[in-house]
Amino acid sequence: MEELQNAVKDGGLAVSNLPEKGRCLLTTKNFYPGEVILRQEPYVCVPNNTVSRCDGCFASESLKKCSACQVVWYCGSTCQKSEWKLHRLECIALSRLEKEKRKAVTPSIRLMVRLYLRRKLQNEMFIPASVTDSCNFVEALVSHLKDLDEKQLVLYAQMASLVHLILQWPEINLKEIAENFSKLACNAHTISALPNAVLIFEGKSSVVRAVEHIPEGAEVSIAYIDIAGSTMTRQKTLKEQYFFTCTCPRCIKAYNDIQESAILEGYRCKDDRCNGFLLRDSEDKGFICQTCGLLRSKEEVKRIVSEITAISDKELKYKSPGNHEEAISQYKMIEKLQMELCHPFSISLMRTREELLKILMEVGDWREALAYCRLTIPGYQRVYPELHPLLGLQYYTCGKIE
Ligand SMILES: C[S@@+](CC[C@H](N)C(=O)[O-])C[C@H]1O[C@@H](n2cnc3c(N)ncnc32)[C@H](O)[C@@H]1O
Repeated sequence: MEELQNAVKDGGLAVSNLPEKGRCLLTTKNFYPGEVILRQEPYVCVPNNTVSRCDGCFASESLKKCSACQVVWYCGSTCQKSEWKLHRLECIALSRLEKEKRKAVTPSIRLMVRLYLRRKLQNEMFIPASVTDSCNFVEALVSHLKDLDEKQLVLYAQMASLVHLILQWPEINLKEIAENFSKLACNAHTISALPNAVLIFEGKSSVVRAVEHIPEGAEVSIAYIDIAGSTMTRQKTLKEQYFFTCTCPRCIKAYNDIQESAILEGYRCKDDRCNGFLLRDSEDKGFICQTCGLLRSKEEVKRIVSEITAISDKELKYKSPGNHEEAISQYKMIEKLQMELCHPFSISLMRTREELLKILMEVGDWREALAYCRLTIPGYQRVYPELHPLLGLQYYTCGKIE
């Protein structure tokens, strides 16, 4: 704790330990919107496997596979050399695996293998360690191991066995590896945020930036999950992945959230000129518009929901080339049904339009892509704070397509 305290002191921060939350950061100076609060290089990192990427710089072009392990990609000799100290040991370990087993080496498994290898190299002084570049920080993270259900424990135990199989270190502690996987899950963040700061990634560094003025003495707070969703949805995700009940002002503002939930996750009024939100009626016949009083029957809602499910259940295979047209037409059918069913600010409708935007950009249909990008903006403006990077990114996408 003292090491951590010293590491952040000069940056205008202090570590505090609150009984109900655990460790958190307090400011000892003012921070202003956009200002960097914290910047941290990764202890270890690996690209995810949705697209092949260079292990050194995460570029996705002009890649060559490591000829020995056939798992890791590089964009050239500069990155290969910069990663060599760590990859040398990883390469030997991966090359020992049978070809079939190598396919099971997911990014999480690789990350854990690299964590142990880096710790070993630092312990043996092959690579330097410093206060902020040390495995001690990983050891201090919360793991919530005791809160995991059996299914999750079994999964982490299996993943730990694979790490053991790769490393083949007799002294390795399987329980510690499983606990590290749990740490990975409940200390991981996406680009998302509410109250006053966001965690974003700039290259390999993680950077926390202020999205509003944070006065001296305030707690720096980032959201762990995507904040587009009702309180119920957000609370459920936080409980399942991070094992706590959030008590931030937005989460405890219950009344307004009934309205907000009905807008973000509920249905639209039968009268398509009316923008009212719907609540379940007391006789359970359906949903009543809170603006004009029209009833939408349960049966009608059910019918449209099942039509949407039927289309979504047909696997949307747009990722393989040649299937784009089919995927576009399927998503358009879903969009049409969602426009009939959901409130205009519905998150599901916004997500469908994002999918369409993605595919239309892939096929280079810029005109339609722009139309869909523009349609997502009002939803983004509603769910993200004014200075949120995801809102900025969506404006940027619109501008770039234009
Ligand atoms: C990424 S860690 C945050 C750092 C952690 N507090 C520590 O001491 O290392 C996430 C965990 O912190 C705790 N936590 C974070 N924010 C909280 C909050 N607003 N209320 C209660 N617990 C919280 C939960 O146990 C959660 O799983």
